[in-house]
Amino acid sequence: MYVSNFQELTTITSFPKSEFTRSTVVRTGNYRTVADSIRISQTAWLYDGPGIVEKTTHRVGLLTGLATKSSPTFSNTEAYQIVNYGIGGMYHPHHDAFEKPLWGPPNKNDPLELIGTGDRIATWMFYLNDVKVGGATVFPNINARVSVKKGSAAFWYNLLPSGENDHRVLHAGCPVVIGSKWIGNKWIREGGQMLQRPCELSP
Ligand SMILES: O=C(O)CCC(=O)C(=O)O
Ligand SMILES: [Fe+2]
Repeated sequence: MYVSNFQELTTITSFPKSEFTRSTVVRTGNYRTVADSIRISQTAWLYDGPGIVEKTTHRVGLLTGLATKSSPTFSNTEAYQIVNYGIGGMYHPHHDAFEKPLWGPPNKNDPLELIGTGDRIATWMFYLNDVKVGGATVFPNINARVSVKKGSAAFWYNLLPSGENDHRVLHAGCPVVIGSKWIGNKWIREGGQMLQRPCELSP
């Protein structure tokens, strides 16, 4: 799904520089997050709170039909991950889902706080600015490409209805050639979607 005219969050490219740190990736196996040359960018987190951010998340819920509400004890989505790529910044082909079973044994030290919230069932990705050259998002397994356009968004499911990883949505952020690129990722978790998108035995 491609959505345009979604300007609300585009103002947040003025986020304080001090909040950004080098982006990390999640290591399958121990689920620790580490810096890696497959992802060159800076990251900051924007938490849902009253006002524009919460309204935007509500709208994401209306458009996707998925539960996006957060409460102090349970969250259907992660905070917005604001990502900034400079020239040459990119993200190699990867999956957003962790491939971690939803109903695994409890682990209070789980660094990804997956217990109760599940895997990343879907990705909502805002394009917060225009990039002069480069920076498209590509899906090599399905020959799809989404070009960057300020105020637009891309949405896709990472998991099949069975809960398994959907390998069709392998994707990458192409290198920025001229300019810089700002995106806002909203990862929607699997746990609260049992009525919105019930799981099925077959994919
Ligand atoms: O920058 C992009 O176009 C893709 C970003 C992405 O896939 C991610 O942050 O997980
Ligand atoms: Fe991704």
